[in-house]
This record gives sequence, structure tokens and C-alpha cells, in this order.
Amino acid sequence: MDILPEFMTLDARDGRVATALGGPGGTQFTDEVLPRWLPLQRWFAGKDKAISAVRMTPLGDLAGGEHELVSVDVTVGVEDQSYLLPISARWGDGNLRAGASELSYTLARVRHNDRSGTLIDGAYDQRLPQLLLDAMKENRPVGSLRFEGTDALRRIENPGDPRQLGAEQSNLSIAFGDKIILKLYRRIREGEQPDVEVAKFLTEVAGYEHTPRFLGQVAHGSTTLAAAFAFFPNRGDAWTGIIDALEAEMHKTGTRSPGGEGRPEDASFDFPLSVGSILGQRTAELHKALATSTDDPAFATEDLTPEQLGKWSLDAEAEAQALIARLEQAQLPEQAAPLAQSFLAQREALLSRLRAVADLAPACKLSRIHGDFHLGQVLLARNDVAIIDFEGEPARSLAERREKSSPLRDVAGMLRSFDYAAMTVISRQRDGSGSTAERRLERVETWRRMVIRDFLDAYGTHSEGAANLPQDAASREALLDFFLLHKAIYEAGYELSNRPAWIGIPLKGILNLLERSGE
Ligand SMILES: Nc1ncnc2c1ncn2[C@@H]1O[C@H](COP(=O)(O)OP(=O)(O)O)[C@@H](O)[C@H]1O
Ligand SMILES: O=P(O)(O)O[C@H]1O[C@H](CO)[C@@H](O[C@H]2O[C@H](CO)[C@@H](O)[C@H](O)[C@H]2O)[C@H](O)[C@H]1O
Repeated sequence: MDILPEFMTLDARDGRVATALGGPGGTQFTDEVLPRWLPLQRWFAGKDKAISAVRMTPLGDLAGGEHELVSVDVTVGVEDQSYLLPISARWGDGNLRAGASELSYTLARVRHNDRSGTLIDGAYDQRLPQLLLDAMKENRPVGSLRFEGTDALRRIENPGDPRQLGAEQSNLSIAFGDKIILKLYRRIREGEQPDVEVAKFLTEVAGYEHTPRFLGQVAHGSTTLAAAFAFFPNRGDAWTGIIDALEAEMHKTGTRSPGGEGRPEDASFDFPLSVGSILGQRTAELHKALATSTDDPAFATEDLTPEQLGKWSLDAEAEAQALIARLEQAQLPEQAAPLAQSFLAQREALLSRLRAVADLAPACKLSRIHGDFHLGQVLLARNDVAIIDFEGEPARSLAERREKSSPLRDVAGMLRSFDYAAMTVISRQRDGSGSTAERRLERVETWRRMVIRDFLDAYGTHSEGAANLPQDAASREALLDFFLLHKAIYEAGYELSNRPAWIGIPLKGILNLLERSGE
């Protein structure tokens, strides 16, 4: 027999969600239910700290109060964090029976006269996406919310039924047919959402065609709670496509006889493994577009100054020190422990490499950048790609993510991602005799070198003359080298917090980079 969880009951005197939350049971709901429920959510960033307070602020409702958009404000440790939680009422006893479709998203029971039902996390309510889109099309204010839609959104009729895409990451993406993507941002941070402002700049000002057009948003104050973008027809993201294709390559390598190949120039791979050239080109075009001349202070380029170089160096050093402190304390997976020891043994070499960037003197501009550029942010079409998700690194503040920087940070992000892909498939290899395993490893290494070469060649050709890149090769190389190290340090921190089993990948990356420079 299925055992149903215990749910508290809230009373909605007038049938509205806001009344139920503000009624007598509301305090128990915020003080007892939410502190237990939040740490179970993938998007909740305070899992490792104690919650000392939760408050709810209703922002606006839809469909006569059946759905309420709520800001859940949480004190975790010493930090205040806010999250968007749409809460939807589902009337009918069936919603509480074992096997009911939304049971795992249920927060409480709700009662209104002789009706009863449930309150669920509205992000999983089938009705809400359409209501949000309709309100955007009508530019309708609701409570303290502003719904805004572009003419392009209004021109789309009958986009198709909403469907949720994949497992929930930090945000929730819902597709309407092959026309619209609606993205709900869980974390609420005061200030402009870079995902929206960069998409708008690229498509409306710079004329960049390889990112989906912005269609509308749900805004609160200066921030965006949800945004709609044009759907880009795709065959999946480049991370998934490349991992699947590399695994198929490994399998093939295990079943065919050895052949001499090891140099990238002798190798041939089909799309998407051959994505390097087109991705390098689209990345260069993106960076040129981000250097488009404008009066908008959020996008106008700025000079790279010695002070800025000094700040980059100090920031990276502080992050490296924090990582060292965490690794000294961490209980690591067995295979990663020796890597962590080698990393700790080389801390001085690492820190001095990071300090060296302060002495560079490259002449170039800084511009907005993608900010969290990796294969998961690239959608694959037949022989082309689109670049998505300009939110920046999730662990950084909004101000940091909106800072002007060097596009070479993005280049470093993508090079690290090629490394991640190669190491991921190698670490998943379980079978194969000694020589087969060796040939597989060689094939993956050949791919890694080829994709990096193709990406950098195409990037170099298509970024020629870009004001936001140093024109001399030595400065480019030195900066790229610094950003590669900084990115790998960020990744090691990210993995420690989110996926400790992956920590070996960035640690090995850092060690390889240190070794390379010692040559
Ligand atoms: N414009 C789009 N067209 C088609 N699919 C998209 C689009 N934007 C996002 N997606 C799908 O949603 C997924 C997550 O999108 P993303 O913006 O990266 O969200 P998150 O910030 O949660 O990582 C993508 O991997 C892709 O499958
Ligand atoms: O996509 P997000 O904005 O949530 O980015 C964060 O999570 C990424 C992992 O999902 C993380 O990316 C790292 O792992 C990827 C493989 O899963 C790899 O392709 C990237 O190169 C690597 O950085 C990203 O760093 C983090 O900000």
C-alpha cells in the first residue's frame, strides 16, 4: 500500500490561494512546511546551511486567485535569499490519492467551503504557462507584477501545448510546440536579469542571429521572474550530443582493428564531434556583436586598465585560497584524493601564476560576455549551433555577472568544456582489454586536440579586428591561460558544492595547466 505524506490543511475562505496562505494556517506553513520542503528542491542554494527564517510575499495572482506568484524569502546562515514559488490550487479529492500526478509537488491540503484539494508548486501546474503567456501578450499589470510582451510574441498564434523540458536545473524551461520557450527563474535577485538584457541587446541592437529572440517577460521591480524566447529547433544540447557521440566512438574503437592515427590532422569525426569550427565562428561573431558601439552604459565597451588586471588577479587568488581551504577539509571520493594532494602540493605555483596576470599590459576593450560558456549552453541544429543562457555563473552576484570582461573568459570556458567531455567519457569506460582501452583513450585524446584546434582556428579567423580582444598573440595567449586556470578553480568550487564525484575533472585540469606552463 502506498503511504501518503502528511499534509497540513489551509483554509481559503474565498477560494483564493493568497487567502489560504494569509489565513490562520499560514504561519505554520511558512515556519514548518517550507523549511522542510525547500532543502529538498534542486534549485535551493542553501542546502548546506540551517534555515533560520522564512517569509512569504504574495506578488500577484492569475485566474481569479487560483495561482499566486509568491516570493519566498529565506534566511540561510547569515544570508538572505529569495525564490520565486508559484503556488497553484488544484481542486478535487483525487489530487491527494496515491498515484495522483502532482503529488510529489504538493505543499499542503486546501479547503474552501465543502471543496477540498491541494496547493502545489505551480511550476508543475499544466495551466500556469499558458496563463503567463496570455498575460504577457496583453501587457497586463497584476498586483506588483508587470507582464510585458513583444509584437513578435503577439504574432504567434496557437504555439502548441506546453511541455516541460528535461529534469529541473536551476530554472525551469517549458516549450510551447516549436515556437516558444518559457523560462521560470527560481532565484530572485534585485537588478536586471542578464539572460534577458543580453538576449535583447544581441537580437534587437547588434543583429546577432545565433541566439533565440526575446519575446516577453514577467517583471517585478527591476528583476525578471520569467521570460519567453523564440524556440530554436534543435537536436539537443552540445554536451549531450558530444558525450553520446564520443561514447559511440569509444564503442567503435573497441570493435575495429588498430590503425595509426593520433594526430588531429589525420582524424575525421562526424557532426557533432566536428562542431569546433562552426562553434568557434559563432563564438567569435557573438563577441564581435557584444562589442557593437552603443550609448547604453550596460553594453558600452570600456578600456582594460592595469587596475582591472590587478583586480582579476586578486579575485582569482582569493578563489584559489578558498578552494585550498575547502580541499584541506573535504572528504573526497577515493580516486580524487591523490589529485587533491597534488593540487595542494602545487599551491604556490598556482598562486604565482594567478599573480602574474597583474603585470600584463594588453591593449584592448572590455565588453559584456556570455559569462558561463560551456557545451550545455549550445544547442545543435543540423550543421550549426545556437548559443543560449546568458545568466552567468550561478554562484556569482548579479553585479559581478553584469561586469564588462574579456571574451577570452568565454573561450576558456569552452576549452574547459571540451576537456570535461573527454574526461567524462574516459572515466565512464568500464570494459575493454589493455590495448583496446589504450586505443579508445587515444581516439578521445585525438578528438580533444582536434576540437580545440578547430575552435581556436575559426575563432581567430572570425574575430579578427574585434576591439574587445588584444591584437597581439602573446597577450591573448597569456590572458587565455589565466582565464583557463581561473575557470578550472571556479569549477572545482562548483563541483565541491554540487557534484563532489566530479571534482577530479577540474583538479586534473588545473594540474595539466600548471604542468603545461612549466614546459
Ligand atoms: N530557445 C530555445 N529553444 C529550444 N530549446 C531551448 C531554448 N532555450 C532553452 N532550451 C532548452 O532548455 C534547456 C535549458 O535551458 P537554459 O536556458 O540553459 O536553462 P538553465 O538556465 O536552467 O540551464 C536547454 O538545454 C534546451 O534544451
Ligand atoms: O548551466 P549552469 O548555468 O547551471 O552552469 C553550472 O553548471 C554546469 C554543470 O551543469 C557547470 O559546468 C561544468 O560541467 C559541465 C558538464 O556538466 C561542463 O560542460 C562545463 O565545462 C563545466 O564548467 C558550470 O560550470 C556551472 O556554472
